[in-house]
Amino acid sequence: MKDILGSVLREKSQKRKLLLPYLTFGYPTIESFLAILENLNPDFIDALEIGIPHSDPVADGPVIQESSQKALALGVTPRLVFEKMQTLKLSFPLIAMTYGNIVYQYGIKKFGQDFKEAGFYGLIVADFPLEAKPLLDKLENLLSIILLASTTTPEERLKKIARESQGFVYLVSGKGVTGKTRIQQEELREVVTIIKSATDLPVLVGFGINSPEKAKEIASFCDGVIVGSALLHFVTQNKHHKDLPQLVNDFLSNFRKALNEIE
Ligand SMILES: O=P(O)(O)OC[C@@H](O)[C@@H](O)c1c[nH]c2ccccc12
Repeated sequence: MKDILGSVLREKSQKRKLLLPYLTFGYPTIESFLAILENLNPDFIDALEIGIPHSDPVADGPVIQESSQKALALGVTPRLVFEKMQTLKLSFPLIAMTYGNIVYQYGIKKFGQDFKEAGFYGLIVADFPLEAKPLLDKLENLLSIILLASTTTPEERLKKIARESQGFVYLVSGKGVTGKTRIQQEELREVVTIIKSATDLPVLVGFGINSPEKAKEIASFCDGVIVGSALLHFVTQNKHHKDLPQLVNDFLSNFRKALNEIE
């Protein structure tokens, strides 16, 4: 089994804390989304998580749900995501985030082949728990499957998730949907230690990381953070600005600076 994403991120995490922004494909518009991507400064980020919008995004909070609804209304389909992404040349690995039936409807193997070709290295299937991973067997050697763990996951299961995950281990900061801000730091720390006892993949924390300060606090005891809702909220506020791509870089550079302050 080749886990290229895992090797890339493990190596990067030896040099600095990882920053993984999340964006929904086609938000605020298809054109501005692509402009943001093409201008993203790779000095600030280590990979990018791209959401393929779904009409029933059960794991998503209001900010991400709204961005998905808007993107769907603009006619974004998984096929369009593939076609557009295929035309871009980006210097950081992409990770797709979506739901099981999107991958199924596309055809699992075809999804893996197309998205790999378009620059994707990893996949998060938000509604697939550990037990559903065998359903994605056909993706072997195409995309790394990233599994989610959380502070409410029992210890044995955490270790299993850690061993089965590829790319990195996505540690959800607490209960609830994306955008959540109440983080139990003590619990999180313990869970990071448990996960690390079972894998040498990087452990990244997501859900509720909404400021550079919080990113710094959390990343001080794990390998990095995922920032979704806060970034999309920022995009929404500035969606009519003609320098939106530059503003997004400024936003991310503040997170990068904070992360680089960690010893
Ligand atoms: O939005 P937040 O709180 O910054 O959390 C990241 C999250 O949005 C992103 O990783 C994500 C979007 N949708 C998901 C569904 C499942 C797991 C993760 C995600």
